[in-house]
Amino acid sequence: MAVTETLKRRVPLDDVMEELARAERLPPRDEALARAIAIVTFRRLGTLGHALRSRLNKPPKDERLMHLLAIGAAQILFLDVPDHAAVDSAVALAQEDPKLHHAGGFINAVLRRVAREREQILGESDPFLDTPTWLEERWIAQYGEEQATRIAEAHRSMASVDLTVKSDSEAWAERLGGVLLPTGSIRLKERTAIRELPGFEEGAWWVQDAAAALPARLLDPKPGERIADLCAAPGGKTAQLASAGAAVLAVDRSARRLQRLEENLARLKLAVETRAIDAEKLEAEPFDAILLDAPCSATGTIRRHPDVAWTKSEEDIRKLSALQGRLLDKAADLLRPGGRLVYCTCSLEAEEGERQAEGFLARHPEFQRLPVTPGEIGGWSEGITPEGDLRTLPFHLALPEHDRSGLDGFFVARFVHKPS
Ligand SMILES: C[S@@+](CC[C@H](N)C(=O)[O-])C[C@H]1O[C@@H](n2cnc3c(N)ncnc32)[C@H](O)[C@@H]1O
Repeated sequence: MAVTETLKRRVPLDDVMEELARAERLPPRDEALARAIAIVTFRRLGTLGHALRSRLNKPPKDERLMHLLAIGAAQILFLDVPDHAAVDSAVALAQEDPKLHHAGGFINAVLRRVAREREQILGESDPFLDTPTWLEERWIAQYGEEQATRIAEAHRSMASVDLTVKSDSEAWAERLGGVLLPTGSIRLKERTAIRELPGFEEGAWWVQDAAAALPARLLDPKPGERIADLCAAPGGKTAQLASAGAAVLAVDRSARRLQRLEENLARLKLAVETRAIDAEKLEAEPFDAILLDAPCSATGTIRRHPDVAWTKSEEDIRKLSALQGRLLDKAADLLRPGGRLVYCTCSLEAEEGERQAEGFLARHPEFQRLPVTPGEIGGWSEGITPEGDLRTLPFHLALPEHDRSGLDGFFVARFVHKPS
């Protein structure tokens, strides 16, 4: 079961789904349904657990049985699946498992009760129910109660699909029936098969969250500049740098992910040099500019990957922030005097954002901050901090169409090496 595997191994749901689809040779339709069920189960895991536990005299000790109930309840409460189909599929899954095959009657009774009490369960509206306590506490400490509540609320909705285009964004927005956001990305109005949209085959655009498109824009790449993208795969930001005409070296520790970058850039007809190596060990001539999109806890992407909330820990944040500091120091070494550095993470955690920027400037007096101005991002100022960094939050960029609002949580800081 993908939910149990993801939680047990603390790995991304996407990886588990990929393995499962391959092992069980799932047809694409079944895989898409299984993925949608797993995603909504993670998105509402707290609500589901609370609803189930409060309806059971003695919650079962076997966690797989609890997960089976959660998956069934998620379909009944949050997906367009008929109640009887959700109950039948949960009972059928239990019957395939030698340890659970006696539980059919129990599953049937619990899920039918969930279906009967749907309105009451959905009326329980505390958004923090779907946020693990350690994250709730962190966000309240960092952002205050009101903003933390809005973050948790935003995580209950699916993220929109945004595209970055090589050029002619207005014309493409019209052709694709999307909205041109102030920051320059196109937001699709409907969820659709991406590969069938006009422009996919010819490589005119790529999928990239509106916030994820900002760091490369803020690096302001110029034709012919030598730019290193130190944590590059799968290549959304590399594509922006290359399409601006820069000579890009795309570095990533993972050869498998770098291969995906190469495939993505081939579709976009963009050429870059690639190197599968730990960026800490990279030896190269000094660069004009560097983009460091460092590995992080990814808590800014919980709308897209709700499993992140339940698989990451304080320990991950501690380890990742140490790595981010080392990568920042390495980036400083690789820049020419006068060179620019953009550091970013898709994390909501200060240790991976604001604290990194402070620490970097304290360790490297030869650098100064190059503050972000609204004019560089289409006049959008909501995310700019008093220090001149960018801190986007999942509830920012509210649009009149509520279900199309929001963007990933990112931190972006820009530095320049003071010319000697
Ligand atoms: C946040 S993702 C990058 C996303 C990418 N910049 C994009 O826009 O598509 C972080 C990447 O860093 C890579 N990575 C992690 N540690 C690394 C290291 N020490 N050196 C180089 N790459 C590393 C991971 O393999 C992963 O692909």
